[in-house]
Amino acid sequence: MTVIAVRELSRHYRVRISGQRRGLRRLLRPRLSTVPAVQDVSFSVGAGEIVGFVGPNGAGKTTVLKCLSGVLHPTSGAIDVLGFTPHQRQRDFLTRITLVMGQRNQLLWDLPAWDSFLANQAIYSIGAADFRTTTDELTELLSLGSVLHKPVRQLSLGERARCELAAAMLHRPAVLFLDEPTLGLDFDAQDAVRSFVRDYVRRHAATVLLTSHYLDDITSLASRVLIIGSGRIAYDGALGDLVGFEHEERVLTVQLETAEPVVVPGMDSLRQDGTTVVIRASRAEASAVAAHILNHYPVRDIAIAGPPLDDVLRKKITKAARA
Ligand SMILES: Nc1ncnc2c1ncn2[C@@H]1O[C@H](COP(=O)(O)OP(=O)(O)OP(=O)(O)O)[C@@H](O)[C@H]1O
Repeated sequence: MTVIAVRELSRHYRVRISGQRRGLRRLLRPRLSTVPAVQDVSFSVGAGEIVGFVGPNGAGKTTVLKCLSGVLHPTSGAIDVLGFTPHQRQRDFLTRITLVMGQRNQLLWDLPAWDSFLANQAIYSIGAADFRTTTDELTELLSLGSVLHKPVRQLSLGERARCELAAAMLHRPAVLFLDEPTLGLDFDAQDAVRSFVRDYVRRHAATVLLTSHYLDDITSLASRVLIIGSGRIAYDGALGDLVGFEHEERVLTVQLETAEPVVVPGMDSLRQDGTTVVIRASRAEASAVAAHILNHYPVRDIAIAGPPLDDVLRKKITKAARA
């Protein structure tokens, strides 16, 4: 079932042209230019999918997420999320989605996060029993415990981020727009946020569109990626396929029984350290190289892997930025 459908979405911003002569006339009628932040973007996302939305700075990711969550009106194009038109901001729509922005602070600074939770309970009209069940679940998934009852200003960045995430999830949204949810967090806090998203999606069959410059977020959560460059979609497909067709290279790691020197004709990339041999070969060559080694050397173990997914994604994003 399609949960998010975006058709030919464009969003332009009007910005004041700087460097003009001063004067009352210019102040009252400034010269404006149009910045095309997002152009002709089309994609759809099915129920229960976690889609990584990546691209260089300024590519248009946040603009798309703001259009999808109804914060911004599209300049043109059509968006359907759960059967709603987001910018109409109907209550039934707002109670089924959430937009989490890594740098946003919705918690009241001088009060414990719990007080902000109670405010959200009232805003979203969450019944007492549901509120108790959900806060218990979020406390467990995000290890909130005692953190919830300290004033927010006393919390560490990571503790605050986990509370922010919980506050944004109290109404149990079916669709999550996550804009850099791990921004500025240490490794443990990043892990906590990732496993939270994974568990939440598993428990509630939620749909997630996730932006992050931490590619670990994408590779550990998403099975599909959308790459955007200069406001246009440059790639939409399975994360695994990026490796398949983009990168021919394979890495063969061989463990030998004895440390005898290995020679594979034509393979200059071969590196050997005692009984461990590592060879980089094209996908086409990989099986012939493996066969040669198995036929000529005492092999204890052999593994063939593609290049690290992070490398692939990084190169693809850089390419999108140049396009
Ligand atoms: N309110 C605004 N007024 C004018 N231009 C804007 C506004 N918001 C964003 N832009 C411009 O629109 C383009 C896309 O910005 P956007 O924030 O969507 O990119 P992004 O992919 O989320 O970037 P980042 O990875 O740096 O967060 C950029 O050129 C940005 O400068």
